[in-house]
Amino acid sequence: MYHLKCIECGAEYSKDEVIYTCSKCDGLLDVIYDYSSIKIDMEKLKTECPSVWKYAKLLPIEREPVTIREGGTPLYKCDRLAEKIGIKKLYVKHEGMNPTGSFKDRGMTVGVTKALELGMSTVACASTGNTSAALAIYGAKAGIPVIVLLPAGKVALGKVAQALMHGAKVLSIRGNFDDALALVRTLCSQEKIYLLNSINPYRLEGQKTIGFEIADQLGFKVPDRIVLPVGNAGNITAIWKGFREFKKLGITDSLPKMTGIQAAGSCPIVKAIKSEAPEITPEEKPETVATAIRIGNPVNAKKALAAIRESGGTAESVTDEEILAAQKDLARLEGIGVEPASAASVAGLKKLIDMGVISRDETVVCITTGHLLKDPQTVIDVCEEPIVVDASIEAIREAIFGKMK
Ligand SMILES: Cc1ncc(COP(=O)(O)O)c(C=O)c1O
Ligand SMILES: N[C@@H](CCOP(=O)(O)O)C(=O)O
Repeated sequence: MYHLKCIECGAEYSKDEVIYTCSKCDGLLDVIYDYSSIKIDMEKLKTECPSVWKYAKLLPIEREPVTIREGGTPLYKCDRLAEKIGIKKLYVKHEGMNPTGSFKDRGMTVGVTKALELGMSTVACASTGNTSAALAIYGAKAGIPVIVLLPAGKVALGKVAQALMHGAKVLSIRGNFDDALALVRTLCSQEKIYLLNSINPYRLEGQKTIGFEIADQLGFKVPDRIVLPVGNAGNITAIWKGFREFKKLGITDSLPKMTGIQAAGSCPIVKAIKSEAPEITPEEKPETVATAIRIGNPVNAKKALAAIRESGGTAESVTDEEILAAQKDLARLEGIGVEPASAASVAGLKKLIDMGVISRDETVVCITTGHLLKDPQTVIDVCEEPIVVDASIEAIREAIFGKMK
């Protein structure tokens, strides 16, 4: 059994209500379970392959899920990258290997299933791209209409292509992501349309399975630290909840330090952590090459600040140059192709090690949130152009080995 609870005033709501924030104080909501009634079969847990629905007992769903087999993403041990960064044990959890190419699938399999369970027949979101791609695809699978609001000109090509091909109604807003989110929240409050941004606590329940899976893949051991990119700040709070739930149930016995990385041009959470402010100050004009995290007013900021502080973690910003360098390192040292936002995690880890904030002895898991092919234009912009040659062996040899004397 479970219900919703406001993180600010503690007001409680039934699981059958369509509600996103507290109707008394507008605080964020959490899904609260009766943990004493949840019985986990450890033998089964140890033998079944990881996937979102492997952890169904800890998910707020009672019907058949809308699923295209999300989760079960690889956790790579990255020795070459670790050596370059100067850390002993580094893993990368590559969420770009989900069916639509980002971690959002974990949230959407639960969120879209919840929409059906609540009798909602249209779904919507604002998006910097990945949320819209995932919603379009899970909406298509469920057979319900999808509406997505995107910041015009600031969404990577692959993500727009996914939303269009899978049949969403795509609206390009003359404004940024924060404007689009405010608008879609109004729309969903006025119409019978289910909102599936991360302000929806049920969507975050799906994303907490990243935490479950990391522990699972490490033999139910918890790493010292999780480093991940932060935009709207849902994922860091969801993963923290996952780790806390496994500990509460006695499946694991420790917790990781949650470490959030933002782009320097878009980093309200980093500023709040560094200045020890109780709340963020929203940024009016966020800007970064990592369009997925070009967000100035993260809706989950309160939960994210709590996750970072409670876990003893930290937050750091990285420049676009550092992000693009880390993207190349992941690609060329480890064969892991990620979009720019994802590489922020590795760029941030490197910076925090160089600063002496993270010890070289820690076991760290960096989360790479989206696949390289989501944003092909940035790749084309930063890589060497293909060499055009005549269709002759001489021209090919010359291009490879240089001019023969
Ligand atoms: C690829 C990618 N990485 C990171 C993020 C940040 O995640 P969150 O908004 O949950 O902080 C997003 C979306 O926001 C994303 O699409
Ligand atoms: N990067 C996100 C931004 C929206 O975040 P959400 O978690 O609230 O949906 C995206 O892909 O749109």
